[in-house]
Amino acid sequence: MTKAYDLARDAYAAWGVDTEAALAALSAIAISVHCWQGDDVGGFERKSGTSGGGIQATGNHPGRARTPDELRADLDFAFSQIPGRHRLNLHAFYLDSADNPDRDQIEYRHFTPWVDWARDRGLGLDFNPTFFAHAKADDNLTLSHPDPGIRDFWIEHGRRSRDIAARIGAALDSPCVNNIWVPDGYKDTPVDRMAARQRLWASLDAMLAPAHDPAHLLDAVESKLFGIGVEACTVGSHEFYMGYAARRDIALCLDMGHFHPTESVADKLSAVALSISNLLLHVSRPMRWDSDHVVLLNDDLLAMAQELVFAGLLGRTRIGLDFFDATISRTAAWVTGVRNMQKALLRALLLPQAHLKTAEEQLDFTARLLWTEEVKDLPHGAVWAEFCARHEVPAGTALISSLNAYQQKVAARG
Ligand SMILES: C[C@H](O)[C@H](O)[C@@H](O)C(=O)CO
Ligand SMILES: [Mn+2]
Repeated sequence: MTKAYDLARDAYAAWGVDTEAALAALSAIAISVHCWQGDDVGGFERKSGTSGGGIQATGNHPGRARTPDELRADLDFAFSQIPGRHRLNLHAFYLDSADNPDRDQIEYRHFTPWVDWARDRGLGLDFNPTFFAHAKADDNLTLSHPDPGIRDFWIEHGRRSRDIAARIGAALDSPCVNNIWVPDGYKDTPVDRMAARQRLWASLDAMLAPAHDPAHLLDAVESKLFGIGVEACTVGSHEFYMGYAARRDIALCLDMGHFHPTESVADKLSAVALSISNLLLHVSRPMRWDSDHVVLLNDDLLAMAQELVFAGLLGRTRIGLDFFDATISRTAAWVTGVRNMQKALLRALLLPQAHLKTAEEQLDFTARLLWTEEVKDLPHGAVWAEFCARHEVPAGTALISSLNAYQQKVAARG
């Protein structure tokens, strides 16, 4: 224990905050780290083409992972720089197999190297069907396509993905989130939104029909406001999935980049949590649009963490990340993003919650304001440094040197 932490612990104690309790709570929070930051959302199917679906990684920084082995090596490094034990969020098109099955042919065996890798490291795995980067998604319509043959293809992909996710959850003895995001939408104004939404609803019902053990699988659906090429209408809008998740009692995924830029996603948590049992977050940083920048320790992230803690939602919210920046070191992007999420959670856990809530209940908004502002001066950095030291990961300039050294090692990749 450092002298700086000793002083910080006393400073927080004077405000009625127990830093040891905050550190213990933070240790228990697993972040689901998205595999797709490591290779610019390329995946490992043997085909060429871009991701499509209205999402785009831009940049050409050296060091992109080209194979599952390279991606796992990068993840091993990234996890070694992140305090605590976390999860990996895998997309279906990151299969690791000598076979090259089409999406409607994927099986659990195509993913077992990932499961073995995760088991060896004590990591959990989450999963996502991949409804983009495929010829049958070129119309930007998949589960809501008017052609029943195309819908059936994607329903089969979705069913297989759920089956794979459930087997992953069983193998690792940890419920695997299977998050469904489809890019479906229209570039220009459609004339029959209802028909498209009815088709999506029916396809989801067909996909979700097979029952799985909730101890192994947690189904989630992710809404979106708009994407590139689907500016006029997104079939799976927020209202659509909010209703669907509530009706079917499955998890709702809120992606911080999937709303109007002036909306606060933090504000939505408590509202949504009253009718939805389980939440999934895609923590991201939109800039003008769903640009998926690396998350910063900014007001949006601090507000999100505070809502999770103050609304008591940590127990029923899975925290995942969703960004992909190809202009910087991909491993540094992961490490910075996860650590920022953790720092935001720590800052929230270090707030004098009971005191602030009492002030608000008593309509003492002056006290609420003063306490909120004054505690910003407390030495949260020393508590974070202690957390890193206890988990034996570097911080500060040592972290920067370590990230640079790894980036230099992978820069020579073609
Ligand atoms: C690759 C992910 O599935 C994707 O980013 C999705 O979650 C999303 O947010 C699309 O905009
Ligand atoms: Mn997302």
